[in-house]
Amino acid sequence: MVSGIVAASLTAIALVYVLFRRSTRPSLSRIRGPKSPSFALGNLLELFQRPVGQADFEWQSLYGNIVRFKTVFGGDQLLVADPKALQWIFNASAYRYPKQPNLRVISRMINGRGVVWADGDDHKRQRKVLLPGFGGPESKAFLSVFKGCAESMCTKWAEIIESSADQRAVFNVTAWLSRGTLDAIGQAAFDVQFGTFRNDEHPLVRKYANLLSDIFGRPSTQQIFIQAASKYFPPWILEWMTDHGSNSRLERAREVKKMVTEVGKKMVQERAETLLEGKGNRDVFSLLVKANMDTEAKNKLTEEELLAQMCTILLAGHETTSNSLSWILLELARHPKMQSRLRTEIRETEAAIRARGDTQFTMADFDAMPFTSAVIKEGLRYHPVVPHVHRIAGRDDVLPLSQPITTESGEVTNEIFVPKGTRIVASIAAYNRNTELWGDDAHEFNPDRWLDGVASGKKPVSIGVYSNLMTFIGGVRACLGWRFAVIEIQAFLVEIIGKFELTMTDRSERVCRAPSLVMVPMVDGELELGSQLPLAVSVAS
Ligand code: HEM
Repeated sequence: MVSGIVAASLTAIALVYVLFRRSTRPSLSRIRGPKSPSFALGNLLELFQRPVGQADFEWQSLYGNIVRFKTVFGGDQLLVADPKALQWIFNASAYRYPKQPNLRVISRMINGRGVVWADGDDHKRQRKVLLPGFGGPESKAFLSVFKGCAESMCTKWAEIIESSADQRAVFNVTAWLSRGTLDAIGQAAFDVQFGTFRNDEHPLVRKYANLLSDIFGRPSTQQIFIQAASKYFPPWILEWMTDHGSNSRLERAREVKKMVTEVGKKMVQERAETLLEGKGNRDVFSLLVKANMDTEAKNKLTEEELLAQMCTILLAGHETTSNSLSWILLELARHPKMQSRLRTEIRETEAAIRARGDTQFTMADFDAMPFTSAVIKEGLRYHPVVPHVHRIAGRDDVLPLSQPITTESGEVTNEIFVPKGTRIVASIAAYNRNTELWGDDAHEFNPDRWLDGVASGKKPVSIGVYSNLMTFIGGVRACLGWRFAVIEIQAFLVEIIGKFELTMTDRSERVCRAPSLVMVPMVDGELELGSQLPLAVSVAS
């Protein structure tokens, strides 16, 4: 009873404080946005419980590329999809828009204090040691590894199809790709065989199955509220809660991190010994350990940081790629003519490779496959698996806009004032569908826009490391593995479409874009089963 009264009084004091601070600071109230259905939750359920991107697209069409929406207790937040504003936040301002402290706690929970968690100088130091492993030549060198992993997966598919009565099988493509890309990241990043498609699979493979859906899938109203309200707590309390709290999601996250850390400790030791013997592999982790040994003492990564990079690369490097591939394959199953056009290009290239006496694709072959490249770009534009990136204004600032917005008072403006502490959701989903950048049909899947359409032209504002998309963002925190991901997607796509025909099933007709840290496919009516993409697969003629 007494503790109840104390808790209620503290909550009341906190609320009064929040409302007082809000009334005495400059606000975002001139910016237009949706009405809030609830004081406690604002518009958060629209944004985080509906299929990914739906709220973003609706708001974008009603209010433009800068939208004010409500978060917990009537607070304001900004959804930003304007090219110049995004360029300002990610490219021009460097670390002046840091990550939100309460969300960094989640990053620490899954990956530890690695590069995704770090900010400012600490981030600069960590990223510098990681960079040598992710350059262009380093990523290209992994092509044969990716090809090998794709072949192993396709061999299994062929065996299953061959033994089925009607020479056709329905695969949960996402689950297969998740295993295939885990195999790929194991070999390319750590020189480890996870044995995913053999009988001796590494225990980590089972631990990773459905990991993101288990931890982040189908967020409940309570979870969305707690996550947003956690901004009122100091990070050390949140860290304590994620370290000691007992619920199945936290326990699952801790269990995987513990296992990866144990495997990683052994690996760091082995790599250091190999390097001291003057030998060394070319996998990302060996390059990282080497770069760290060569770095001056004050900038070296600690063992904890090295292990955190391992967790980061394992998770960031396989679920993002496997889900991006899943969405591309879904679109190809939805568009059979595009699928056969892609197959024709693959087969023609294979014939040219055979004619010159080779057996394997090279990077030059991929570069000479325009439709394949257009399909990948369109897939990454249409379905960016990281649909939102969260930041906070580190100081009072003015955001420049490339597309003017109309304020509540009817004024048209090319810039907006953003008070220090404003929380920002950069909507990659909405930027990638901006009709002024990608054409009036931006909400359709159309690879041709990259060949002769609007997307192939130069954009007025240059952002994003890849084809002016925001899928991998840009600037000081751009995705480190983007080249790695694109080459891996190419290798798997060419192998799969060259060999198999993918068609829709009743269940894949019900696939929706579900939030699960990254955007995963789930079947409407079967959400409790986690990420699924059930496509019918047969050997292509
Ligand atoms: C299609 C696949 C991928 C997509 C869409 C993607 C997207 C992203 C995005 C949007 C960020 C920025 C997140 C933020 O700052 O809040 C990011 C960061 C990062 N990504 Fe990727 N990623 C992909 C694949 C990969 C791969 C394959 C790797 C590693 C092998 C990787 C490693 C990283 C790392 C280490 C960071 C942190 C960079 C930093 O903070 O400096 N990613 N990625």
